[in-house]
Amino acid sequence: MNKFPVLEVFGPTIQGEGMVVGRKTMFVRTAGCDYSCAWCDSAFTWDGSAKEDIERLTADEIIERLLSIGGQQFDHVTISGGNPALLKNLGELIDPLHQRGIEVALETQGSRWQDWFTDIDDLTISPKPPSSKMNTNWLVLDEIIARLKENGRDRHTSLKVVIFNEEDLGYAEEVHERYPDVPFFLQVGNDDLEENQPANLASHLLDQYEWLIDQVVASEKLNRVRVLPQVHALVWGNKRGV
Ligand SMILES: C[S@@+](CC[C@H](N)C(=O)[O-])C[C@H]1O[C@@H](n2cnc3c(N)ncnc32)[C@H](O)[C@@H]1O
Ligand SMILES: Nc1nc2[nH]cc(C(=O)O)c2c(=O)[nH]1
Ligand code: SF4
Ligand SMILES: [Mg+2]
Repeated sequence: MNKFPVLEVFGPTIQGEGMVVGRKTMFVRTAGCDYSCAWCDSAFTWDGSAKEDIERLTADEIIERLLSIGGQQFDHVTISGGNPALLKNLGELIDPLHQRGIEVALETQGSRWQDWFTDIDDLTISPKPPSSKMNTNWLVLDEIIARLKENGRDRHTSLKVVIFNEEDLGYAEEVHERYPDVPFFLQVGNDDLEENQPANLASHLLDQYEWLIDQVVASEKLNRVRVLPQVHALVWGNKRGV
């Protein structure tokens, strides 16, 4: 059995972002990322600050952990990171979850393909805008979207771009124009990762949400889209494990 680097198993909570926002779900957060986004809200997965907390667990051990924390109170698991698409053998976790009647969602940035992408029920691909300081490899992203389409995964796939400024909006327009058939989400960027009062953060993020709505409303290139905040950030602020 392969072992996977795991930093957090938590829930049940709600999916706070994107295509299945509000869905009751457990989370498994893997360690390690091939990016280092300037504003990453989960930098502890790759910046070394939590390296003592990384556990190497088999799929069976992850499922045991999910059941011991979540009991019978869940039927959906979201895998995030870090970039879980770095893990070649993740099918070893996805398949037994499905056998138990549990749906599986996954969050990744679209920098790597894995064959098990076609088994994910709710696959969110989140390419990174200029404010992240990362560069999109369009050929890789083209290939990922094409393969998902070839495999009839359209209804299980979405694109989600986080927006911090007008340049990011231009990038979001570019992504949506390139893949017009893929359900498209614009998400409010959280630029205050140090705020520890949830009410202060919520107030600020709602202002940012209003700004983002205004921008999208005014755009001719962003029509068949959805605009969302991170609901978990509105409710719990910058708290980890929620
Ligand atoms: C922490 S990432 C992990 C999965 C994968 N590495 C990715 O980026 O898609 C999960 C989601 O959080 C988003 N995210 C990260 N930092 C954020 C921030 N400061 N504000 C809003 N969304 C953020 C990412 O864009 C991604 O959609
Ligand atoms: N509630 C909740 N929803 C989320 N959606 C995406 C998350 C992530 O960090 O990938 C996340 C998270 O950490 N918590
Ligand atoms: S790709 Fe995701 S996990 Fe990696 S640095 Fe960017 S936001 Fe963080
Ligand atoms: Mg998060």
